[in-house]
Amino acid sequence: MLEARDIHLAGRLAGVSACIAPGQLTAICGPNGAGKSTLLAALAGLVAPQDGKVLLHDQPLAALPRQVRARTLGYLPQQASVAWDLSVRTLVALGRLPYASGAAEDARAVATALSTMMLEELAERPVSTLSGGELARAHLARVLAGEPRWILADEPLAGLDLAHQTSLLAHLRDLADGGQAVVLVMHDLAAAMNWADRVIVLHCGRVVADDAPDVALAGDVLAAVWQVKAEWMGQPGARALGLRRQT
Ligand SMILES: Nc1ncnc2c1ncn2[C@@H]1O[C@H](COP(=O)(O)OP(=O)(O)OP(=O)(O)O)[C@@H](O)[C@H]1O
Repeated sequence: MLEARDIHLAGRLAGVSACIAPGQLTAICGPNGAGKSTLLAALAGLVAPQDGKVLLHDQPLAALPRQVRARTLGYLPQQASVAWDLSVRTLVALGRLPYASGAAEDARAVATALSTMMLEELAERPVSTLSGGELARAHLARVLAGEPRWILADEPLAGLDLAHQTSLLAHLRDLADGGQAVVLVMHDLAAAMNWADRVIVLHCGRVVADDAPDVALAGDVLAAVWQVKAEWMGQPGARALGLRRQT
């Protein structure tokens, strides 16, 4: 279990507790500035709370050796950047840095990640020549190449077209079904409703809902948190959000 226990960070998180379980796809949703990215970074051990704890299997995350943490937790930041004009393959191979598993094993993991993100044809291209969505897929492939047990991704769907969004969600869903933990910060509430096992809703640095998607994203929560009048339409697994015009 990966757990945030009553974590505080001035102006960002005001006593947030959340348990992330393996074998689940967890969505973190909320309006702009609600604290989603801060919570995700804290769960990845990259932001230290001023108060409270982040625990992995009941051990403080901060006490884990960096290399073990890097192998265990795969983190995709909201605005990933690349300092050098690497090829896509080299960028993805950076995901293998925490390992010393040998060239063949690294090459296999990189090839799998490139294939999963449908990047094989772009593998030798410099990243400076990629479109925004292609670059987003390359960054995610870097995380997947590390084969982390816990995947923490901040808005991985941003910039992806519908086909790539759907195939990425299906892949992450498969990883969760296979026992990995997948945590996604998402603004697309319909995607969260249709793909997540569980949704944590943050508002003003607090958890206001933490439940199955149809409960956590019920109409009254949407009204209270997002200030929208909306209702869910369609069948489970294919829900769409109908927004009513505000008058
Ligand atoms: N490094 C920082 N120092 C101080 N305040 C910060 C810092 N980063 C974020 N904040 C503030 O903390 C609050 C939460 O930010 P955070 O990025 O976690 O929100 P978010 O829910 O991910 O938002 P968005 O949907 O816009 O990406 C915001 O008010 C933001 O301005």
